[in-house]
Amino acid sequence: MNQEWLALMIGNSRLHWGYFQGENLRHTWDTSHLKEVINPIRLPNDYLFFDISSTLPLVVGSVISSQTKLWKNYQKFYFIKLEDISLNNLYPTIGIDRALATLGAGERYHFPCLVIDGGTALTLTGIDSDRTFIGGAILPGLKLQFDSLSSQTAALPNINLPNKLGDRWANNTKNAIISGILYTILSGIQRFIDDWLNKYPESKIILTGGDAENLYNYFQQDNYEQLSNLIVDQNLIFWGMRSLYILQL
Ligand SMILES: Nc1ncnc2c1ncn2[C@@H]1O[C@H](COP(=O)(O)OP(=O)(O)O)[C@@H](O)[C@H]1O
Ligand SMILES: CC(C)(COP(=O)(O)O)[C@@H](O)C(=O)NCCC(=O)O
Ligand SMILES: [K+]
Repeated sequence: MNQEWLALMIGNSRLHWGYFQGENLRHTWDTSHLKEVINPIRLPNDYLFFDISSTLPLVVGSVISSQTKLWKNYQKFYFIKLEDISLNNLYPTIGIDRALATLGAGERYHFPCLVIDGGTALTLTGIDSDRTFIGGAILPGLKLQFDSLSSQTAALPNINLPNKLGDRWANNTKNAIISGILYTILSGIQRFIDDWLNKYPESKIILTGGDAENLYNYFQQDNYEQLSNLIVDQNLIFWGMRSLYILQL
């Protein structure tokens, strides 16, 4: 079956798109949030298939209801709800992005798994070998931490995420902010990972989301001893959507 379909995850910072032919994920890209959806749909980018017609099946996961509503007149619209996700014990208000990403991670890499999503918020979500949700955590994402520090203070500048982790003991403002945020996040995540691996030694740890690559690089620069257990995969949510919809479209 080579039916074409589009996957859309509506995140808090932006939209994440995946173009599938059957079960093959052919292309992924990100765009800004949309202001409106009118036919034909011209997405704010310049790929060939950005003019989409509403007969192309669109599978949507969303954590922003106002963005979901824009699609109400789209013909082949499949909205993913928590009940669709075949994981046990998810609590009713858990984000669908977290549920989909852990489903996708388990399908792809096996359960148990721990997903660390470096998005607008940084989330950790753990699932055991019986596909049962064990628990997780939510904190402000990397960009949000930098942004909030500068927006709520008079003297602290806004800083882009650096490539280099830099020195822990900084001697200027910029590097002090970088050190404070990054070393604290890294230590915190490491404690979560170590604790998880104590309970589930055979678990995979998968980093995803806009900051996944940077986080992995910081861990590497920090000589993190569990580095070989970390996987970076930007497409977890799309693997989750694929496992739900491939037989139905
Ligand atoms: N163009 C971009 N817009 C927003 N965030 C970006 C962008 N490029 C990289 N990022 C990084 O990605 C993170 C947001 O992750 P993302 O997965 O896009 O968020 P969400 O799924 O919540 O929309 C931010 O912390 C930021 O550092
Ligand atoms: C925690 C989130 C804000 C993360 O969203 P993101 O940063 O990926 O856009 C989202 O998953 C959400 O709104 N969750 C609901 C609360 C919960 O998961 O417990
Ligand atoms: K996300």
